[in-house]
Amino acid sequence: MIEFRAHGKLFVAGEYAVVEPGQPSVLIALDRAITARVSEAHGAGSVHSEEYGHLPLTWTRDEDGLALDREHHPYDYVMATIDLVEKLRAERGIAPRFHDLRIESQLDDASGRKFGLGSSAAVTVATVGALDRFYGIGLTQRQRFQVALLATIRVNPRASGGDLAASTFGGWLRYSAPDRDHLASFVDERRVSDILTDAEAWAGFDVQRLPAPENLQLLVGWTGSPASTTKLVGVVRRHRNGGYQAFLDESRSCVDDLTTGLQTGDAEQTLDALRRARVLMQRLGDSVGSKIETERLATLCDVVEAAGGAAKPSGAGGGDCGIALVPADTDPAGIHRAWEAHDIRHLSVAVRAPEGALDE
Ligand SMILES: Nc1ncnc2c1ncn2[C@@H]1O[C@H](COP(=O)(O)OP(=O)(O)O)[C@@H](O)[C@H]1O
Ligand SMILES: C[C@@](O)(CCOP(=O)(O)OP(=O)(O)O)CC(=O)O
Repeated sequence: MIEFRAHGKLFVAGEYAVVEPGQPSVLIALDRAITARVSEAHGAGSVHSEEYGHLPLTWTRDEDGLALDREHHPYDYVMATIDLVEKLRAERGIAPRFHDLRIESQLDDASGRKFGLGSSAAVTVATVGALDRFYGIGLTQRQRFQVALLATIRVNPRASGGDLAASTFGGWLRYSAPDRDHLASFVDERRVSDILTDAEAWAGFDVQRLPAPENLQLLVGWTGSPASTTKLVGVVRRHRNGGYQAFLDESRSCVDDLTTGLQTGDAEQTLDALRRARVLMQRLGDSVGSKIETERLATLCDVVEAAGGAAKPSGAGGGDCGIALVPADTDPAGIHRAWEAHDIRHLSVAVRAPEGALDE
């Protein structure tokens, strides 16, 4: 039995801007994960997950590649990943086998509701990692990220891949994305191995480790299920106008200040950058007429501000999580009580340690 764990994430800053190639963001990986377990199968492959109810996904091969039962299940991240790894396996001359993949998630609550902690990314990264080991392909950490991103853009070409980076590399990260429209234009035509080593195809992609702030503690609140991220990203795209470049410039400057604050251990600069990132998201929401910072997210943030910290919606907003940094000596109990009084659930999560050194 081969097992691979991939962790959830939260955005700290740079949301929406990060969908543009080369625009920086900051993310953290969390200590909650999705585990993929893979074992040899015969005659057909299958995928088991609570996400799919009681029926596993089943697949075989035909002359065109994978043949899957699309009628009964949505074509999703896991199948896109299996499909892409199959291509890579064939390119490397590795003999085909069937496998049963079992997926277990800590990123939903007991009733299966998503917290918005990056389950699609974690399931993709976990599947790449498990299948890489199953077939003995020998991908590097960076290549696992690349394969996960190529699989993801087949399902959601808008996704920045920041969540995949956090899930793959762990810790605190500064991330900027490659041009996914460019990658998508040839992902089905070119050899996966060639795409992985084509530096020009990945222009804009960058990932750097950042130190965790020692003098600040992280708090996370969950405000309930979100509006669709894809829809919100679509709304912002449609409203790209004169103000959009200014938004990108301000977002970059804010992420740069956050980066410096973290690198120099300057708590005030870090908190100030987080507050600016909140304002940027509020203004973006106002300019496109969409509620990125919902009333409950606003309350979540205001409670933290009143306690001397800084907070903002994390990710696309419209619901889901808010992320807060407060001075290390703050007693979080008061903040948690105030959140609960407004139906905001405090999530006990911590940052996942970096997954080794970043390779080239
Ligand atoms: N436990 C799981 N097993 C299989 N697929 C999963 C699982 N969790 C999430 N996914 C995939 O990710 C999708 C959810 O992605 P999304 O709505 O973006 O949530 P998140 O914000 O947590 O990433 C699901 O529709 C499914 O395709
Ligand atoms: C708007 C974004 O920059 C951030 C969205 O972050 P979320 O954490 O809301 O994402 P999902 O896990 O897909 O729901 C879009 C992106 O980076 O792809």
